[in-house]
Amino acid sequence: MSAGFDLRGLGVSLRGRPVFSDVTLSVRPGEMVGLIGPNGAGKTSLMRAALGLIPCEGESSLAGLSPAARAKTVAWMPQAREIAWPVPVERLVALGRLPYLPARGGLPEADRAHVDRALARLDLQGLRHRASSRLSGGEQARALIARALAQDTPVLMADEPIAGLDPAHQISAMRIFRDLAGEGRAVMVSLHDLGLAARHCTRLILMAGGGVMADGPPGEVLSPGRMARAFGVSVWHQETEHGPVFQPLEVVE
Ligand SMILES: Nc1ncnc2c1ncn2[C@@H]1O[C@H](COP(=O)(O)OP(=O)(O)OP(=O)(O)O)[C@@H](O)[C@H]1O
Repeated sequence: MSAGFDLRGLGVSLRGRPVFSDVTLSVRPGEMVGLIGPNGAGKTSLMRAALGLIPCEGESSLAGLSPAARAKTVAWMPQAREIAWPVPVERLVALGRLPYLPARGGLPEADRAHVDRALARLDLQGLRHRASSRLSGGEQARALIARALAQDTPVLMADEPIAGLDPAHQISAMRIFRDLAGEGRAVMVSLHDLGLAARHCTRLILMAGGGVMADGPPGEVLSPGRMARAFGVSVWHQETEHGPVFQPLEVVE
């Protein structure tokens, strides 16, 4: 598996307005990175720029890859996830194998095994023949995570992948992302749930004020002063026998 990805001096302006500038960071295999920050801080823009999907200043090791190489290097789950076509769930998940398939013919046995594993991991076997457009919002989100897993890439980037999932599926999805990192992949997910970020990420990158405000272990990044400056909230944070518990409390002036 390749070695994560690197961003150097990355900056994005949209319609002439700078969103963020001068972001330099590397994400290594084994890291489960939570990208956090208030609405509009530039989390989506950072990931899209890193992938080469929008114009930007600076360099990204992913953006320079050919489309074919990039599809085998990074699985991308965008925030918008309406599934308009009524394809069966298993076919939607099988689309994750597209970068590996010959131009003609069906799905080879080995690729089918990837699809079956992804369906099982996301608890979707019972829905595999259902039309994807007839899933609930949370089920669609799980099907799209399964598609990204089937792609079996060394890097995974996901924009708010657990938004709209129920608590059990949020926790399972975070565990899956963490396990994928544990297998040696580089994982970056944007999140608004700071409690889940604190519990499941090995590293947090906090975007605010036009750049990266903090980057490090969750316990350091989620300091009360920084949470007040970045999000305008007071917080409660405790290391417990169940792991870190982090809860935003009140809006502060
Ligand atoms: N197509 C666009 N044209 C102009 N401005 C845009 C465009 N897309 C996003 N923006 C602006 O860029 C800024 C960053 O947006 P971005 O979606 O990257 O933030 P975010 O941190 O992902 O936000 P959220 O948490 O709300 O999803 C925002 O101020 C947004 O209004």
